[in-house]
Amino acid sequence: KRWTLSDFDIGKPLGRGKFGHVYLAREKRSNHIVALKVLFKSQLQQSQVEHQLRREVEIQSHLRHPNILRLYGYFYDQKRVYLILEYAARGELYKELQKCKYFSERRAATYVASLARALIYCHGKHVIHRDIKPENLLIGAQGELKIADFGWSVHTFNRRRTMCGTLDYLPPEMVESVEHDASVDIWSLGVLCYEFLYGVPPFEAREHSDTYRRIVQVDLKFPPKPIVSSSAKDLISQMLVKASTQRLALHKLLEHPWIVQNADPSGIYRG
Ligand SMILES: O=C(Cc1cc(-c2ccc3c(-c4nc5ccccc5[nH]4)n[nH]c3c2)n[nH]1)Nc1cccc(F)c1
Repeated sequence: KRWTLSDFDIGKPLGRGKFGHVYLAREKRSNHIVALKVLFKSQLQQSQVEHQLRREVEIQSHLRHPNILRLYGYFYDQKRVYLILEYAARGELYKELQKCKYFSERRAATYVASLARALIYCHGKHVIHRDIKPENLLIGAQGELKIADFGWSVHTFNRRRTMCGTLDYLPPEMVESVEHDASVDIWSLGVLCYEFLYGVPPFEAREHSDTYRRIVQVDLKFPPKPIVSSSAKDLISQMLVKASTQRLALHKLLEHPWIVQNADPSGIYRG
């Protein structure tokens, strides 16, 4: 099936990025609502990301998981490339986190467990580093989390302070730029869990050089407020381990008491 722009009614902009915009759109025949991402070939060529885009499209179009945003297809015209992406009805997770300041332990555990399941699925297909910082997470109609993996490119509306080139989520081996494996995702998930519970990432600092140092030294501190259970701190401490082989394995994470006692098995936070 060759898609063209005339197959869609275009709606409001959903996000804006370096390589183009994302619009709400409806496929005319099926009335199916999607997110249509428009990338400008000129900018892709300038930044030599065509090969990366092809790889991303290849990866994303084969991933099928409730917590990974679907790529339904793509098409192009003279000047643009269009990605037909799943529409996440409740929008961007980081806006929700900014609004609530931090999440309850049940909400955080539910999100962390569903991300762990998505990462187990990805690693099973030899796909790693899904770039799981809050900016890359969307919320579906039932409240479920979706990894949207903007990885290589875009930022959506009103960037977060640590948005551009954030180091916060990188594990030591990536900051020290040695080769990385699937265990980088466990580190990033630990950083994300900490930020869900405290509202800030664990190694945040004013200067990149300070964040860098705090990461490589694993300078992990738990503030007195908000009050967080020792079980949650225990899980985070088992994920933010410098030696990548010593990090808690994702399937072990799903058996951790804090996850078992707090995560909703459906991966849906019902409040
Ligand atoms: O570019 C992205 C990731 C991506 C997803 C999105 C994106 C942005 C926003 C939304 C939304 C959405 N729903 C909203 C509801 C309320 C407010 C805002 C919303 N945004 N749904 N789906 C989206 C998808 N932008 N960029 N993936 C990608 C890139 C290259 C190749 C490839 F195969 C995939």
